[in-house]
Amino acid sequence: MTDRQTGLIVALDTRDPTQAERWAQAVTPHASVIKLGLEFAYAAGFDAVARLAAGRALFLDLKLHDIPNTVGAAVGSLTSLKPAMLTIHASGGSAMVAAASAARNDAFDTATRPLLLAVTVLTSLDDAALAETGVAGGARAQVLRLAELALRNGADGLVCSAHELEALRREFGESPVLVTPGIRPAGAAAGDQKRVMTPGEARRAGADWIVVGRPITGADDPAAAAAAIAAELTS
Ligand SMILES: O=C(O)c1cc(=O)[nH]c(=O)n1[C@@H]1O[C@H](COP(=O)(O)O)[C@@H](O)[C@H]1O
Repeated sequence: MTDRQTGLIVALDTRDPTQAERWAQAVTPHASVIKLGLEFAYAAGFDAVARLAAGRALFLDLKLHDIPNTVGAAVGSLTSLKPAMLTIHASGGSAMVAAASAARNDAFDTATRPLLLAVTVLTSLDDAALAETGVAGGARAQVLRLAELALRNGADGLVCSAHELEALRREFGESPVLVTPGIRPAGAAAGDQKRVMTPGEARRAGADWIVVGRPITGADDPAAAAAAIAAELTS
């Protein structure tokens, strides 16, 4: 059991800026960060991302994964959005993570520098699905391997499932920012998520942040759903 403060990030996964704004307002008292990702950015565009992010802390989840030069340049292209957090895929390799980190350090002022988070193994993959990609040995071993690579090359934190949190804390201590999607309140549908845990379990296992989308945005009352999850994080 830790005395860690675990924050709630709400994933506003929609193509519709009006819907995203409605959800953002509903969850504002309970979530300190909103996450906008590929669905929203591709459909609504980056001007809409900027409008929604104004006055809010933004987790810009673009999961960059390309050659180092391209990823570095892409990170440098995101300054006007003033994100608080950015994602890249750790599986892009050491040089790619290092390029992202260098570009983040060069392009952003110290005061507005976003956290660079490296996605390890997607929470939608179980060991069998991961093995299909050629990675044997299971998700936990691969998360630890990619975590070492990412942290050594300048990432501030990791996106992982809550199942790997205790192993990551044992290996890398308290300083990496650990962000866990694949969170489901007890009884909620897992959907396409495979490595899931409840908000309370993730907090106790060492999460700094949990990411929750559909259990909030798909609820009849998103504000109440967010409030219940926030309460579980502090109980
Ligand atoms: O980087 C992420 O945020 C992410 C990584 C990961 O391994 N798994 C994962 O689900 N996510 C994101 O977290 C959110 C989870 O949404 P729900 O499954 O609806 O709660 C989605 O926006 C995903 O894109």
